[in-house]
Amino acid sequence: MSVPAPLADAEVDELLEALPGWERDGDAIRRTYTHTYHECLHLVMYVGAKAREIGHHPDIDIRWQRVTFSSTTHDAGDKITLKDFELARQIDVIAAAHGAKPA
Ligand SMILES: C[C@H](O)[C@H](O)[C@H]1CNC2=NC(N)=NC(=O)C2=N1
Repeated sequence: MSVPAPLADAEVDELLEALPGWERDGDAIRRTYTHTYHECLHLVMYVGAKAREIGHHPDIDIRWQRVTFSSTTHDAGDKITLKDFELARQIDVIAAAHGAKPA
């Protein structure tokens, strides 16, 4: 499996423009959703299945009625790559399908 190159800051900024709700957090991108606690757990399960499918896994912070997904590419030295944006887009699709709202 090829590892994409780390993105330049300007590239990250440009890609984030096209991904409302996601923000840069150091060498990761992250987004927080809100839903009932139970539905957040469902969302985590579906995102986990997608992560396994695409071979790219987010860090997940689960709290009452809030879940935060963040992604960096470990294979690229914990830098932001196109794989993180691919995962972010997939998370947005899953979150929308499950009625999760932007926090
Ligand atoms: C072999 C396996 O697919 C790789 O180690 C994947 C697993 N999931 C991953 N997830 C993330 N976030 N970064 C990676 O570099 C990564 N590598």
